[in-house]
Amino acid sequence: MENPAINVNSEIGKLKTVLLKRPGAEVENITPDTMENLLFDDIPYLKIAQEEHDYFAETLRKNGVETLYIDDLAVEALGQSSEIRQEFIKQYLSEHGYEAGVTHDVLQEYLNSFDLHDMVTKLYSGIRRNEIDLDLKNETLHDLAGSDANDPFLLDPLPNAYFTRDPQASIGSGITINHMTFKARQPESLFTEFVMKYHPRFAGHVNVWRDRNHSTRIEGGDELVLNDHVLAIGVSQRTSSKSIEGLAQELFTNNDSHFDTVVAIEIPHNHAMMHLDTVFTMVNKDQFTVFPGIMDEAGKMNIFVMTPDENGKIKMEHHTDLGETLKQVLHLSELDLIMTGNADDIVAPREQWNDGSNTLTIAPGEVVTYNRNYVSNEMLREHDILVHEVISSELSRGRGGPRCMSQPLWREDL
Ligand SMILES: NC(=O)NCCC[C@H](N)C(=O)O
Repeated sequence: MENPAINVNSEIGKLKTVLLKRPGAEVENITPDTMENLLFDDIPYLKIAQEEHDYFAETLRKNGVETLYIDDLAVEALGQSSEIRQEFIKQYLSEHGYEAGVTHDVLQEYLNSFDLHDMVTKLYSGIRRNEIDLDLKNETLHDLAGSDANDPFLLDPLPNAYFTRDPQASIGSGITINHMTFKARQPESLFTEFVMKYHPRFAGHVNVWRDRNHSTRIEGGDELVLNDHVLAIGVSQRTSSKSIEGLAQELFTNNDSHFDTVVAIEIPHNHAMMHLDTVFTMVNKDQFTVFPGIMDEAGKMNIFVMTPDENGKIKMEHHTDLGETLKQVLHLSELDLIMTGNADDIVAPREQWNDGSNTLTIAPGEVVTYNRNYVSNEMLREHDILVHEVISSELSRGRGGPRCMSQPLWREDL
């Protein structure tokens, strides 16, 4: 690939460009009734969440990182031609079950009544049934009165969009555009697809290793680039072993890929640790944060190391010791596993719940973390990591931290 627009060959190389989404009105469209389906445990106070997010973005910019916003990129991509905008609307509506018919037409017309920026903002925030001019569209009332008539939304809000790590994942000079697990998040990666396909900065400059038209699930919080040969991918609530095998197969055979090892790490399937990066992140060449709760009492877990065999098929080895496996695949003699919350029975799960293990590494040995996880932050400092703390009361209610809120697009090679 000539002039790639993405370059991510590690978790720790100096971060140069990152993709973000500032939380918007979508967060105010969470209610107690919809919270669980929308994957939230509480309703953040939007004004403060935005202030916190701006502080996070500013912290990155002060450290030399270019911040791009997915909604801005989407506006620019859809603005390339009116056909692209119509193609997007058609696809978006069809994925919500509106293939044709009165409701489809009303929504299409409504979306086209906005300028592009407002249309994109509206799609993230969701479209309420009562925003449509019902007098004018009398027939629609009946069309909409089906089994979902009690749902206040015709198009659901996307409050998880500020976790830009998950709908896609940068790997080397390419990306996976993810088929996400839950309906609440599936539309998010359609924005990525259109940005990668039509935005002048990305179109033709990105290898798509895996697109979103797969039936098996994968999310970026599970996809870690340990170095330019080795990936770690969580087998989790959000990522299936089938997707991992499919991605490994592609990376092992595609000439533009230099990856030859995929370490699949099984983690508990629950909401507190829905992705690998909520329990395990890389902070330096030989240093990782780990939540002790992912191992059994003997410190063991299920790990499968995938490599290509002579026939281009996948060879798999079963391991149970995380530290030893990492040393082997990364060719390290020593390894420093930094335990979240100092491995304390109460502190570790409390801080993990608020993403104490979810560090965003911006250079080797330099990270951004939530200030509320002060025990884990102290541990990092004791292990000579430079820690930039960001404010976190409201953002953390969505169960994601600095790594979840950022998708690196460019890191300096090590
Ligand atoms: N990489 C991550 O762990 N992202 C956090 C996603 C949180 C969001 N509420 C979700 O459940 O998908």
